[in-house]
Amino acid sequence: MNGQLGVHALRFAYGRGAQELFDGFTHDFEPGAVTALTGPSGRGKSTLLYVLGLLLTPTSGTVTLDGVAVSGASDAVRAGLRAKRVGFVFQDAELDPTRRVLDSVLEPALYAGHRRADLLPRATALLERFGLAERAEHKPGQVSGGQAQRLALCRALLNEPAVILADEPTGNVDRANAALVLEAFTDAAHEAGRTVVVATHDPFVLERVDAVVTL
Ligand SMILES: Nc1ncnc2c1ncn2[C@@H]1O[C@H](COP(=O)(O)OP(=O)(O)OP(=O)(O)O)[C@@H](O)[C@H]1O
Repeated sequence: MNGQLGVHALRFAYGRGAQELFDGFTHDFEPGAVTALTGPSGRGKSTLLYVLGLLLTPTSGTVTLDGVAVSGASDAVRAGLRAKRVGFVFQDAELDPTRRVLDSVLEPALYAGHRRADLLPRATALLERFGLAERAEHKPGQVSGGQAQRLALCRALLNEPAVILADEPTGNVDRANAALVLEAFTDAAHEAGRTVVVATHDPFVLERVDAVVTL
């Protein structure tokens, strides 16, 4: 259950005739470490996060979770693994505009089967930690881009996933908040032993992570 995430001989194309990405990329992302994915725009950093998060299926090659090949599993099995084991911090996190910030934060963990009453104290503490406590009753349409990104982080952390996948998590936030976000990932990896993979161009992040993988 430790969240060791591997890719082996990975290739992916968005469709017939589309550019093939990854050229047989093989890597193990270790629990307890924050790994940055970097490289020129268009190499497939975001796509790799989707593949690692079992949202996209490799054209060839495998994704393993704790040594078990999971990329070829049924939709239902992959959906279950995503809900229980993976936390996504994505830029285009589709936040329901009709739902309050607090409910957005609770949603993935409720979906994964936790009880609202058990989650509330930690959800409130996370919103506080990331400066969103005053926004708890707002709708996502009423928060800034940086706040939405921190909201996505709270959503991911609440569920205590074995694996955290983040796409440019400091892209929209100022230095102070970038430090806060990075600290959250570092704690998740070093203290809770989670596997954290962050796609980023941000030198501030690249200089501070445990490992850097260049695509
Ligand atoms: N939904 C999609 N359908 C078809 N092609 C796509 C899709 N998403 C991305 N691509 C293409 O796949 C390639 C990899 O895109 P991706 O967004 O993963 O790169 P990236 O390294 O994350 O780039 P950036 O640093 O600009 O975010 C690009 O050529 C892109 O145009």
